[in-house]
Amino acid sequence: MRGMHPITLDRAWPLHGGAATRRLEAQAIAAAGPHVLMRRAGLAAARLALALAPHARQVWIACGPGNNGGDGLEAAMHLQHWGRQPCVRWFGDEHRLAPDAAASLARARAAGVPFTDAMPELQPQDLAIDALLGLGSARPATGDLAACIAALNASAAPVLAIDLPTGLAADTGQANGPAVQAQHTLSLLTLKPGLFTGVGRDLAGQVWFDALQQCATAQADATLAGPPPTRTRAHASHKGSYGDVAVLGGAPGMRGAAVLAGSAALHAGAGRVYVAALDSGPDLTTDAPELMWRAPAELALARLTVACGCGGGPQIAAWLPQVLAEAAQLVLDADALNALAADEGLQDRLRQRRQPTVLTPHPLEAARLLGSSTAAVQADRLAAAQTLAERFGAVVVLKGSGTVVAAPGQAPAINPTGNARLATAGTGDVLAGFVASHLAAGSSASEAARHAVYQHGALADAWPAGQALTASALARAAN
Ligand SMILES: NC(=O)C1=CN([C@@H]2O[C@H](COP(=O)(O)OP(=O)(O)OC[C@H]3O[C@@H](n4cnc5c(N)ncnc54)[C@H](O)[C@@H]3O)[C@@H](O)[C@H]2O)[C@@H](O)CC1
Ligand SMILES: Nc1ncnc2c1ncn2[C@@H]1O[C@H](COP(=O)(O)OP(=O)(O)O)[C@@H](O)[C@H]1O
Ligand SMILES: [K+]
Repeated sequence: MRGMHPITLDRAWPLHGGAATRRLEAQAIAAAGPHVLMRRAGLAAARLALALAPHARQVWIACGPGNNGGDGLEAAMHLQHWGRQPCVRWFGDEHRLAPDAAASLARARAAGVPFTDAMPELQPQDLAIDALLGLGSARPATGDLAACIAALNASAAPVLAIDLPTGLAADTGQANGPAVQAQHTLSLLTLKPGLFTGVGRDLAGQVWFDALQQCATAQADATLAGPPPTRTRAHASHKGSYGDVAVLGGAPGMRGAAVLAGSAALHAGAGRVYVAALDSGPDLTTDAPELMWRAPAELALARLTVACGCGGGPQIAAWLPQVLAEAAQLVLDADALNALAADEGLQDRLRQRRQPTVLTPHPLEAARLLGSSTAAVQADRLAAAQTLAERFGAVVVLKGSGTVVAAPGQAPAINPTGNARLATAGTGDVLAGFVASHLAAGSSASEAARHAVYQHGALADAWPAGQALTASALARAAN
């Protein structure tokens, strides 16, 4: 792919972590010669800067001590040539500069780019460029560097980060210290997974990509998921064509969770939906009379796609041996995951299952399953999801910003849709219902998970601004 592109949601994108990017960089430099990539990188950044801030009076460029700083110096040189007013804050040491960055420093100086330690007073139409650290960010920034990050974040002008927002880990989407919060990020050579999960989406803003005229030959470490294919219904189909879903959950005080999952499965297209509540009280009156209420023992598990755990409470544990053994297809959520985490015997039964199975933990549930902490899960969401998938031989959906879908033996996918409006009670139950409906309609476990997660997030992204996003409305909005 040539040229620069905004990352759009209409297709899938391959993602490469730091190690794969370094290998590609070495191959590209061996083929193209020294300094060629940095020149391309700087030119791409300068072009994007002009496009983003066509009326900028000033462009302030914060350049770090390595090659990321070299990219910024190249960009400054172009902007100076084009009659703009770049101004560089440079953190390097001339005696310890890598050859490429040294060449760019010489070019920027020759072009007459001004260097200063003071940050100019930027206006909203101006631009700040973060060329402090990229792939080589090795430890939390301190001192003047940390102060510069704070100044970028406080700037009235938008910030364009080159390659990565400084402080964001390319592989994991975590920031262990001060980090730049950019409005735009131009990812170079490859797209890095960390831009799209964890705190990546908050720090990177709109992501742009320039492959610097290289084809990524290395196998991708992960994929940014694309949209599900449009589902058309054959005229000669009937409700049996779209599968039967049963929701097993809804312990006393939590029946709403089972109704949400059932309503979501129904609205997402399942042919028939049963709700089997663990609370033996009267059927909950809902605005979905299509839901068929059953006692849990009445469910013919071997013929059903079962969404298990939604509001299940501790009572769900007693049902898990049978569900794990018999359910034709299975989504395990919430209390079912907590019960699994607490019982190694159940974990063995999960490993023994041969039927399609999807686990949908949020980070705390994933931590319980892994015997670790939420912080450890969030520190490397891709690895946590992949570990769970391999350990249990199931598809795993690790929820949160940049939901990760992992399957045994496959590179994980990061979901690009969704936003913090989903941070409201019950949206996880809705997701479990969506996954179950995709499974019931015949998708494989990993397709069902990827497509349901994309759909769930896309609904939130399209949600009207003045309208409350509640879980029940989200379930009804499925199509
Ligand atoms: N070599 C090339 O031709 C190309 C390099 N590229 C750019 O080069 C970047 C990678 O360059 P580098 O490997 O030099 O890495 P960086 O420029 O990201 O940073 C490395 C330097 O920063 C220092 N450093 C790391 N963490 C620090 C901290 N917290 N406080 C203070 N100093 C710290 C390191 O000691 C080292 O000197 C990419 O992200 C990309 O922007 C791309 O333009 C592609 C082409
Ligand atoms: N900040 C966010 N950005 C994107 N998605 C989010 C965010 N917060 C929550 N979500 C999504 O909302 C859903 C919440 O699920 P969960 O935590 O299980 O909630 P509940 O148990 O209340 O249903 C998940 O799909 C999660 O990915
Ligand atoms: K940067």
